[in-house]
Amino acid sequence: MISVLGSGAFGTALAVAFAHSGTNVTLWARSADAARTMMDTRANPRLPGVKLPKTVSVTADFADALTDVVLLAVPMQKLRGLLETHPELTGRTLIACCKGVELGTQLGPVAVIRDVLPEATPAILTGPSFAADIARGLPTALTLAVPDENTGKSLQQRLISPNLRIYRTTDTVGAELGGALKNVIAIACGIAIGAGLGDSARAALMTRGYAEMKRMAQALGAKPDTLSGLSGFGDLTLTCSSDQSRNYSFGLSLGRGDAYDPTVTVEGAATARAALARAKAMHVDMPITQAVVAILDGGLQIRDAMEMLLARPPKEE
Ligand SMILES: NC(=O)C1=CN([C@@H]2O[C@H](COP(=O)(O)OP(=O)(O)OC[C@H]3O[C@@H](n4cnc5c(N)ncnc54)[C@H](O)[C@@H]3O)[C@@H](O)[C@H]2O)C=CC1
Ligand SMILES: O=C(CO)COP(=O)(O)O
Repeated sequence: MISVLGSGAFGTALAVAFAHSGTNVTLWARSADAARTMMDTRANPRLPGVKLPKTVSVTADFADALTDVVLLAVPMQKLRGLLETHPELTGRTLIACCKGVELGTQLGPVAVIRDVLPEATPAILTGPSFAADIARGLPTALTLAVPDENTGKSLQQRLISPNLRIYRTTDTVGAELGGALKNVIAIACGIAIGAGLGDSARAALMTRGYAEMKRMAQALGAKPDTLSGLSGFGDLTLTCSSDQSRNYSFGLSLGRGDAYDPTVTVEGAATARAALARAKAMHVDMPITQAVVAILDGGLQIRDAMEMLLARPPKEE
């Protein structure tokens, strides 16, 4: 039995994948109406065409939803609030499924769990995976980062399912930074394509974006190999090149000068600001993240941002 808190696209997709491997799943929705509708229709409008297996039970009753292993599938900026309002989560294994850096504290999801519930066992599940792909049973590989190796091994066994291959690491810092920072670079790539700057510009942004992701991760003590794995390079590749990505699509709209639905979860916008604040405090150079923040804040035009990046002093790669 596994609990998933947050019945959005990703939480529901994970619930479906675990259920298909024979696990009973309780999916918690914060709205009683949403839980009832999902139970009645066996569907979630965020995942069109996906049927909930019988072994997924949706509830808005928090106490009913809890098991020893709990996946947290809410947006990054909502994670702390969820943990603070539910102290009964303490003592359990809490696996963050969100990708981002918290505004205000500049902490990633594992650090936020430690901060609010120090008695819990924190972990993070991250990597290249669109909810729609997971829910349809398409092959996907993820990284599970757990500080204690033996706990990681047993969780890995528990979560692995036929189409969901799960790799393991103890480097939670690298895993959470890879997943968080790639969204910022995906916004930059979307902006470049939307503004008509071309595929070569996108390749340059992905590569130099990857360099700044690694710089930041290293400064925070991550293992360089983690960033070259699924949570960093893998997810960067997926998110910067697919219209399925909300971060990339948000960037596309910015680049084209179109409006974007503000209710859609776009983790990279807040994360760009939080990561830049942390980078400045640590004297880490993150020019692409800086340009994204300046564009989001309205202080920089897109062409000027590209010119600014191109006019940086020549350096060794
Ligand atoms: N959708 C995707 O393909 C993937 C999403 N993720 C990550 O999963 C996280 C969640 O994203 P999605 O499920 O896609 O977003 P979503 O927008 O589809 O769903 C978010 C869910 O969180 C719930 N929620 C919001 N605030 C809450 C609160 N205070 N307490 C409880 N529940 C709350 C909402 O009601 C909604 O059900 C994000 O960090 C995202 O980066 C990771 C991999 C893939
Ligand atoms: O994290 C994701 C894919 O790995 C989902 O990306 P978006 O949040 O940009 O849709």
